[in-house]
Amino acid sequence: MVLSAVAGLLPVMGVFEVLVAVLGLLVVRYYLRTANFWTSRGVLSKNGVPILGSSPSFILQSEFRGTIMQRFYTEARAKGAPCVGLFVGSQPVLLAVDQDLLRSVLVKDFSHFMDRGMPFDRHNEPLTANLFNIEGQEWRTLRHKLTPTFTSGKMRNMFPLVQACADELTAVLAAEAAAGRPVEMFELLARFTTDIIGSCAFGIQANALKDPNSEFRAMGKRAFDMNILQTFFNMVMPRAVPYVKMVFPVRLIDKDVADFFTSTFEENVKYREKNKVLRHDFVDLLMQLKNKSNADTEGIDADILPAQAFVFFLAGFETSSSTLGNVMTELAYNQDVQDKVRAEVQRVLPKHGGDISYEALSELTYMEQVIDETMRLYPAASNMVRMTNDDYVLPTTGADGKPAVLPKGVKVIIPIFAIHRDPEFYPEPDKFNPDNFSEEAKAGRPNYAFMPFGEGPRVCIGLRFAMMQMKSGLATILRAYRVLPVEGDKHYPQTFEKRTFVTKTVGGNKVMLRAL
Ligand code: HEM
Repeated sequence: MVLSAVAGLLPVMGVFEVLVAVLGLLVVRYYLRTANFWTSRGVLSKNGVPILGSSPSFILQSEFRGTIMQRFYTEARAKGAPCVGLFVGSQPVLLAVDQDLLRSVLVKDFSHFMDRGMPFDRHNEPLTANLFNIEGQEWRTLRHKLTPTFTSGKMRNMFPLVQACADELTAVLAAEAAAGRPVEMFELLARFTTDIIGSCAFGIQANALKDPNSEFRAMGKRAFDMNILQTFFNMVMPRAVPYVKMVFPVRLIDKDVADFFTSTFEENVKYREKNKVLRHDFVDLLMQLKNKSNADTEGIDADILPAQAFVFFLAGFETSSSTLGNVMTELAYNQDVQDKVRAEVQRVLPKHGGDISYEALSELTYMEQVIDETMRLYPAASNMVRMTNDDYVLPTTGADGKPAVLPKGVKVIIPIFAIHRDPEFYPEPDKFNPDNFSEEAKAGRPNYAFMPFGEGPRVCIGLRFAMMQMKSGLATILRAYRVLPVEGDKHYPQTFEKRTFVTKTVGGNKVMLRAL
């Protein structure tokens, strides 16, 4: 009907005028659909501009997403509003602000907010059917099965594999320090965590530390580099993916990257099955779950096993290396903190025969404060997402005087970066100060003032593993090297890259290493 109306107009109006008219109609339709979406629900609203939404820079990726949400958050806090209604493109999204609402979304009413609304295609791209993306009961069941993979006992068993990579790191650091030039710690530590997760989740020697151009490192980088279309689908229109896929052969993960990770995992499983190899790593644990499915219903379908190893890799290596890189920068510019954390390492290790052992790491409590403070200032996920899986009653009153209802399918943004820099929780929010994580300081803050790993039943499953690998890397560096700023480097205080999925700082993390 619309098409015939447009065709009917052509004889009287030119093509250009018709296009302008159609665009005008789209804008009017947008306004009618969105103008009252939030105000009718009694929610502070920031509708922004048609098509681009509340913050064009969010869609256009022309500003760090953490600071975009920080502005909305700060305004809402000043007005005492529990949340802000936004639009990303033409999609309504709710920014959760106050602590009660955060608790409701993340924990208390979790059953209404189980999903993230990420695109996945189990049939054609099984790697996307991973724990991070999948939804509803399927997620619940998988999470239940995978949780025992991350107990502290399992971490202890895996620790020798982590430490073997730390020994490699020692050798590379020696060469870098001897060269006497600035060391790009983010890149070096990404090679370190690639080796660790390559070893633990894929059972291979990724050799990224030995060879910066190793295939595993190259594929790891590619897995993160989404093209413009992939970014658009992930961020703006995840629900459109199944329909677009019916017409165009778009992929969420490039085929060669997906084939590489799938075949690496499957070949390793085959080898272990044939040779009865046991390494106490994620591969072993995933294989046990697969084997269980032969005998009973407690296992995981074999076709989505590589997806779980893949997500451990994807969620685990860059988050940890960017955090560690930022620890390095902060320690370079805060020598007093560096002295204190090194003194702790030098006090604790001799109690464990001089070795960096799993038990020694658990005693490095000040180091943990340093890591926590770094994750406060530079959370790997600047914003986190949940999505309503049914109608949800908000803490606001609608225009009709009744409690406002958030319909199914609306995303809720948890502004981690903004919360972590809220002056009400952290008096000098932009200053690096590990004392923010003394027992006393922690006890004085509300529960949802610090969530680098998320919160609630969908919290990061790998947080123990992350802390283990980060502490092992830090202890390895600090016991042998003093970390110093690079003379003339203008990147401190650090600012943020605009387009990256995991938070990254501009200019990387260059420091000088001086052997002790
Ligand atoms: C410093 C390191 C890390 C940080 C900061 C981090 C942060 C996060 C965050 C913020 C989430 C979302 C949580 C939520 O929505 O509540 C998450 C989820 C997840 N993380 Fe991590 N992560 C790290 C390391 C790891 C590691 C090492 C692994 C695996 C070995 C891992 C595996 C996952 C998985 C599978 C999920 C999805 C969990 C689910 O949906 O059930 N992460 N992570």
